[in-house]
Amino acid sequence: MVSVHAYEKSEEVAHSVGKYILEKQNEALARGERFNVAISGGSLVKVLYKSLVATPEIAADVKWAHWHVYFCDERIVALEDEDSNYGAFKKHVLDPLLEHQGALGPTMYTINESLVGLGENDRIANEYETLLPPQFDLILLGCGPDGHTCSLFPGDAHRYLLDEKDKRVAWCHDSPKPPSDRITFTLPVLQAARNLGFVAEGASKQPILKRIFENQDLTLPCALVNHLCSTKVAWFVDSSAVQGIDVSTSKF
Ligand SMILES: O=C(O)[C@H](O)[C@@H](O)[C@H](O)[C@H](O)COP(=O)(O)O
Repeated sequence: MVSVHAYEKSEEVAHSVGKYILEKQNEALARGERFNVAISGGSLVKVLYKSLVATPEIAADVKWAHWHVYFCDERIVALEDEDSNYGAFKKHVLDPLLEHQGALGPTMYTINESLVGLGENDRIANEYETLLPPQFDLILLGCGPDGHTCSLFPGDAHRYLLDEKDKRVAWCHDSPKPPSDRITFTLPVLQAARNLGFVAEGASKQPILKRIFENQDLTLPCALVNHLCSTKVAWFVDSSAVQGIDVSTSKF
């Protein structure tokens, strides 16, 4: 069964996500030296700042030096471009971390920037795939208003991404959410992960969460992840995102 954690306020969501990440970090470090974690772009990076950097009792227990951080999806742009997911994570988490705590940062895995703009998008995806560990300890996901997660979009035009069974990282072209060229984890990577955490906040997410949780519309990538990964999946939401929705998850 998928678990859903709903809170009144955004601060409570961030706090709960932070505790969840620490739990998965500690489980991973009890098994070995590394915490292999993958993150998404969008609003998630600000939640990560709030929980992992700006909340002292959580920040104190983050063992950054053991973190190996990958991107569930990345826009094919230069790393300093404002659309880069790495760039957003650097701005919102890595830079403040260094500035405020002087902490030793995580090991970061970025796309090969030297290939950007050269028409080598498949190669960027293939090279990124070679960096991935066999299994992630935790993958942190967002949920788009159309039900996409990572850069796995619903609809026939992007079916090739959901159908991908061999490649672990694929080139997403003609993304409905700009910029148009991206790389994305495919479903086999999500299915192999030990834990998957979704974060979705705000009233704008309510209509899609209704389709995901009440209609279990499996044409939506987020619903498909619930269906395929079930007990490994936890959702962190605020009350406006799930207003009027039955989030009982026994069906997943
Ligand atoms: O790089 C991206 O575009 C993301 O990884 C994408 O999958 C994101 O997580 C969702 O679009 C939700 O984004 P918001 O949380 O900003 O709505």
